[in-house]
Amino acid sequence: MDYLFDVLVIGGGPAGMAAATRAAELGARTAVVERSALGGTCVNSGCVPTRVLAKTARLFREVRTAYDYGIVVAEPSVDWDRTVQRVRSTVARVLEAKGYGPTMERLGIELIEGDAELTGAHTISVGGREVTAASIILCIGGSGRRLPIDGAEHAVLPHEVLRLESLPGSVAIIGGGHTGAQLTTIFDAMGSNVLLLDLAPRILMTEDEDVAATVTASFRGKGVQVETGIGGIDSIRKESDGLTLTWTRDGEQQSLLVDAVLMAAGWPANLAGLGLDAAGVQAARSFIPVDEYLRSNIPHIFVAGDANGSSMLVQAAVFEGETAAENAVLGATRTTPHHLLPEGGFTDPDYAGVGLTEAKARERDAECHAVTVPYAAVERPIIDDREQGFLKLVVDRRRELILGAHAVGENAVEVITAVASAMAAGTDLATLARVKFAYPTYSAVIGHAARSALRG
Ligand SMILES: Cc1cc2nc3c(=O)[nH]c(=O)nc-3n(C[C@H](O)[C@H](O)[C@H](O)COP(=O)(O)OP(=O)(O)OC[C@H]3O[C@@H](n4cnc5c(N)ncnc54)[C@H](O)[C@@H]3O)c2cc1C
Ligand SMILES: NC(=O)c1ccc[n+]([C@@H]2O[C@H](COP(=O)([O-])OP(=O)(O)OC[C@H]3O[C@@H](n4cnc5c(N)ncnc54)[C@H](O)[C@@H]3O)[C@@H](O)[C@H]2O)c1
Repeated sequence: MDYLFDVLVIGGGPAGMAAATRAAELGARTAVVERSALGGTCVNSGCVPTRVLAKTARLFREVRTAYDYGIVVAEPSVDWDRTVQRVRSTVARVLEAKGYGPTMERLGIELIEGDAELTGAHTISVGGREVTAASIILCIGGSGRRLPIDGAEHAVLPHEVLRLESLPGSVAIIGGGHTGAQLTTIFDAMGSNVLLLDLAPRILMTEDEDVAATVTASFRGKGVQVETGIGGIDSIRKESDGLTLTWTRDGEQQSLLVDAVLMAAGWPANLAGLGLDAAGVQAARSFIPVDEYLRSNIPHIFVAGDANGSSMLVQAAVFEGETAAENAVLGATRTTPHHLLPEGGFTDPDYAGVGLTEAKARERDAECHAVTVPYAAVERPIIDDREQGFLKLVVDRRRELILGAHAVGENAVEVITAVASAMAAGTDLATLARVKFAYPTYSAVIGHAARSALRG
């Protein structure tokens, strides 16, 4: 059959734009369908806005401590409209720097604006138009989950934070994953009273336990009420002066009146109205399973990025998008394993990790080693008054291989990305211990940790 396109990408976020670019570079006639804005969640409502708000939180902290350095400033307060304006202008600058328009023009990628619905295994309908393609790559991303509770409609989802009319004096955040933890720092720093609730026994369940414990202790030290291991969220009731949130803890109901409730309780794929049945694509409850070549159960329909549920990070989405495009155009032979995927969050303090956590490494071999170097033992954090935190290196029993690295503290994400580079290059522990780190830097903690792990 003669298809209109060789590759049709649904969704113009990080996965979709990477997929379309790679497919077109390989000579495929390529189109991207996007119903909202190119850049997807990441640029428009996720990573970029959150990172700008994290910087806002950081500035608050810096201004509050300015007098320690002899700088006299007034007590800071928030002009929320201006904060929102700043986020929006930064998003616009990032989009410009990404240059999607010129790239698409150069590579001849067609942009189809609208909501795509699969109407067959090779066909979609968008804005009344029928479009056919030999291969389809679903890069549809996900959205914040609204819990099925009474009054859930009163809660604000992560992508709606900028729609708040003013900074809430008090806020309850449901879910202490990456999103909830970052929102906690943002609102706490700007002066809101924050209650953070999670069903799980601790926040940041995917992070190393010591890292999560340090972030939790820091939150509590700032006055955030952190409640983990709760029984469930029961309801949200609108009052004349706010919202009453009710939850269960140890079998007893508790409630609190707050100005806003933020729900960061999961990120299911955007499956509603996608027409998966018409194409014969099988989905799990909140994502579309794929094989190692990123194929759904229909071999010419690939799924990349958040929607396949494997790793909801931009750095994964981009590699998956490119791999799916290569498999679609050249034949399904390429895989993109994620065992070396650095990730982290911009809380106060920041946290990050790569590779196996200490607990996971010990499950595989109880004789592996973990060394922890406190930031307080390194000059740069002392100079910057940022001694809180540590780097933990997890190495094999022979002290040769680096199995994982986990950090909490200033610049943790950059520190861990540096360790990830060493791991990706296959650097052994002895070589890492001999690397010369510039002085005075945060990454110098890597050298300390490597030498310490080598000594045992
Ligand atoms: C608050 C927040 C902060 C985050 N911070 C980070 C971070 O710091 N670092 C990090 O690595 N990750 C972060 N993430 C995760 C990151 O945003 C995602 O992993 C990433 O955006 C996934 O890319 P994607 O292309 O799979 O999906 P998305 O970016 O969600 O893009 C999907 C696109 O598909 C479009 N679409 C969906 N269905 C259809 C349809 N039927 N027809 C047409 N178009 C459709 C959508 O409009 C959207 O533009 C954050 C997420 C959130 C919510
Ligand atoms: N900095 C980053 O890299 C970053 C930032 C934000 C999001 N993300 C990605 O986006 C995805 C979504 O993140 P997220 O934090 O929104 O979701 P998540 O699924 O990672 O975390 C949701 C949290 O909500 C809790 N939860 C679920 N139901 C609950 C309930 N009924 N009551 C109380 N707590 C409940 C869960 O136990 C969990 O801790 C993640 O996979 C993450 O990788 C990454």
